[in-house]
Amino acid sequence: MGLRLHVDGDCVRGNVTFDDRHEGAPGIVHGGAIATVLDDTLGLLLVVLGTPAVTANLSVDYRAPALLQTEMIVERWLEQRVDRKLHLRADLSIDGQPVAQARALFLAVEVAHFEKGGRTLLPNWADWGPSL
Ligand SMILES: CCCCCCCC(=O)SCCNC(=O)CCNC(=O)[C@H](O)C(C)(C)COP(=O)(O)OP(=O)(O)OC[C@H]1O[C@@H](n2cnc3c(N)ncnc32)[C@H](O)[C@@H]1OP(=O)(O)O
Repeated sequence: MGLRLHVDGDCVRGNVTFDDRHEGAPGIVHGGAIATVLDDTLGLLLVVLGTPAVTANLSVDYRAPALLQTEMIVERWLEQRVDRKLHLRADLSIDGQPVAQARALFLAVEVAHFEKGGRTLLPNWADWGPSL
């Protein structure tokens, strides 16, 4: 999807331009593709936070048609953390106008959670930030 991200303090920002592969309604990005970008890129925020976690719940408000071939800005940040529960936000906008806004509940997990699929998480994860 050509998603490019950078860390800005404790916020993660980036841009994405969807193309014809992501079309849902004619000329408009499929809502599932938008949810995928919002959910998946929250993963980078977890790296910034130094907390391995997974999505337990994701809620997306679609505020305006997301047009194909149009650069969009993605921003995401931690709203609140209560023990294992991380309440995250991710917004997608065009020229400052909201296109989609996601609220997500991530639950912090042990690194072993990711080994169930037979693959390892990022190398030296434990050195990246505070543990659970
Ligand atoms: C580091 C890189 C990560 C990149 C991640 C990218 C994003 C992803 O796509 S992750 C993949 C999609 N998500 C998953 O595969 C998760 C699948 N689900 C699970 O593994 C488990 O259900 C998991 C880990 C989320 C929770 O299980 P578990 O650790 O047993 O927690 P559990 O005891 O059920 O619940 C703990 C608390 O969270 C709450 N909770 C759990 N699920 C939910 C939910 N869906 N909505 C609201 N609250 C919930 C519980 O009510 C409980 O609250 P309280 O402590 O107040 O009673």
